[in-house]
Amino acid sequence: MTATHDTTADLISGARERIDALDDRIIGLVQERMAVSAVVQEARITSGGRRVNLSREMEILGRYREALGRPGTALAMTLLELSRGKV
Ligand SMILES: O=C(O)C(=O)C[C@]1(C(=O)O)C=C[C@@H](O)C=C1
Repeated sequence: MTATHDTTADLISGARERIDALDDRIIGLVQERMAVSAVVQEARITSGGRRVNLSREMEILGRYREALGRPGTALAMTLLELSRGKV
């Protein structure tokens, strides 16, 4: 392998290590979000409410769409499904 190839391979493997570390953090944050969401849902259900609060979900979808565009909406829908199950 030439020096250029070594540099490219090193760059890619270094960047992939960073991606793996970021993905670990993202997964941890998603799990933390699920746990916090469960606290809110349980409190609402215990006090006679419903698991789902659609107006709050609309706020969340809007926030992700504003920050990330259309795929942000899909991401928020996945996060909501992970947090409260399928509706
Ligand atoms: O914010 C709430 O009221 C929640 O119950 C949390 C949460 C969420 O995971 O963001 C989950 C279910 C609701 O439908 C809306 C939002």
